[in-house]
Amino acid sequence: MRVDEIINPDPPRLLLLFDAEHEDILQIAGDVLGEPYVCIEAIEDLGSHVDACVIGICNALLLEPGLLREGRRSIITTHCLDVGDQRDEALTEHCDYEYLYTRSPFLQRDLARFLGFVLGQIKPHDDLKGKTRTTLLSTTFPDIRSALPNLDILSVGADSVELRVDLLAEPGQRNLDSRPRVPSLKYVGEQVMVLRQRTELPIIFTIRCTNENGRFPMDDPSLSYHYLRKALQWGCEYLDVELWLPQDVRQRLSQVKGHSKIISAFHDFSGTFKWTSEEAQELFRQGAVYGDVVKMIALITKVEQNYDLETFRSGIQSAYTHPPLSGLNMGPIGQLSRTLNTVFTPITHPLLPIIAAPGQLSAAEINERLHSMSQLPSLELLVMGDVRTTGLATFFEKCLNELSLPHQIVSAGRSSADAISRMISKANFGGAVMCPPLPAVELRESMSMSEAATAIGHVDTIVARSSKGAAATCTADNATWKGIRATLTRDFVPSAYGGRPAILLASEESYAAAAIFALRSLNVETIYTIGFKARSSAASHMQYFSGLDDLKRVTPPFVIVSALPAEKSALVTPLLKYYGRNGSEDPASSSSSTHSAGKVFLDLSNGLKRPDPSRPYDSW
Ligand SMILES: O=C1C[C@@](O)(C(=O)O)C[C@@H](O)[C@@H]1O
Repeated sequence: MRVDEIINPDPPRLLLLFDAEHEDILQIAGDVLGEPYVCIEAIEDLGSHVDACVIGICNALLLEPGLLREGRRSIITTHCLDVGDQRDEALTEHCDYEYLYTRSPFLQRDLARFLGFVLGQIKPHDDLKGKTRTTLLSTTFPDIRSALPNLDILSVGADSVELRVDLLAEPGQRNLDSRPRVPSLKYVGEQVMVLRQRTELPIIFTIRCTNENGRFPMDDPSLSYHYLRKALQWGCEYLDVELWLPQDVRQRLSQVKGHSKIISAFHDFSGTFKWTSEEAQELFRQGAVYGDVVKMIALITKVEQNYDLETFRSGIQSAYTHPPLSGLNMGPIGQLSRTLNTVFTPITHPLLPIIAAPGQLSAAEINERLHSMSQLPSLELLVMGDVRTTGLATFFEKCLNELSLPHQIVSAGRSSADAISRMISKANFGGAVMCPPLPAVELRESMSMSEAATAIGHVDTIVARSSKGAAATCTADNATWKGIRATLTRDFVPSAYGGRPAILLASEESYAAAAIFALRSLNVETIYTIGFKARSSAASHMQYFSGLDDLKRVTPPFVIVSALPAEKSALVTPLLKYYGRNGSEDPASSSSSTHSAGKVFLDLSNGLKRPDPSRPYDSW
């Protein structure tokens, strides 16, 4: 990301509806957005608060829902499902979104994800478009809650999680008879909520129909529309929209899709589908009309049909730059195509109750096959530095094992530019991480440098892109700032930081450089520094604080970041006390982020901290 690639600067304009006794969701939304909110008593008062970013009103006071639209705001109805379900379909019809929540786990984090996405500030599709291969985990549980204990392990190697809504079954309806039953919207909404609370991966909402190996009925397309429209209201990142649905249904969905993306889906089970036919071309063109991704899948009986698909794929790729094609063959013979497909390849996992389609493979199986076909060479991944304390090498080993990746971890005790220069000339060099990072100047001669690494002046990652047989093309990068940004935006949407002051503590500028880059990517206003004077190119956005008097002169910051070393981390305590709000911070833990009333404190120190004698160590 470029530091000048600033998120949508327009402040949000929201109207939030809540159930009686759940007004506190308004305050949590205000915190997440970093904006003040107004609560009104009658919908007619909307016009009196045109400048307010967030306006709330209790559902019980909504006598005329038809007036909701008059405020020209995004309308989000919210329902807490902890006690007494007060969902009201008729009212939700008048809303853009429906946010379903429970108080635990992590309500603020969940709301930040939801609002960040529906406001267009978090764009998972943009991230996935940049990857060379993407996958979707096809979950097949009747109740997604059964997946939760294993969800982390199930989703290793997955870029998205597909909720097969047609395979869901409400407890009372299971095994009554073999007739397909559509799970109720109440049940499905809850399932989406539970899944979203437990995974950071984007959710694909799929109602696979009976003709295409699913259970969703086909006799009433308006029912399909209704379910898919609800998925948009629930903030699902992707909708699987089958191509057989009437054109007006697909068109209407695309008109109301907001920031969600549509995967146009076509399955052929006849066994006679021809990838070489004009029909196949036409199906792609039709899917491309409303699809951000076009998925075409056929059951095959002859191995040649895989070769035909590859010819089709490369023809489509050279004729159209958009949308990407996810093309697969089903059945055991089609597994070759599941290996070669690179866009949203469906994957299964041994811990899933059933496979979602004939011939589906796990991520590990796909990697093994790619390796045996010489499409995935064994690489050496260099981990430099104190790998035992950081646990990095062990973590990488576990991921490699879980995904059956053929790579080797090579550990080196110390980060050194010489060792890197030796490694990068090898044809099997797969990249490196170093902890602590190396000064960028030491690597500038040997490889290209990302904008972040140049600005921060430190390299902690080397990205290697291999080009068959030859030595890989390497780019020196800095990933630390991404981690800082991700932590800062876990409980707050990115725009919450925009135009707000920040305080940054460090004993020298170089230790704070990644945090400066992250804060600037969030468009913070001035960064006040304590402990160092900025001299880098970012200095024009920074001001040095020499004492308490300086603090008194400026608006309280939205965020304080401490890049002090662990043994000095207690030095931040007086500052936190000065801004003296409630909150708690465990000085013995490693990096942590706490917040109170919309303010954030991020401690980047690593390792055991010296406790402050004046405990309790209260954050602000
Ligand atoms: O469309 C697809 C692909 C799929 O049918 C497969 O063949 O793996 C599995 C489905 O769950 C998914 O929606």
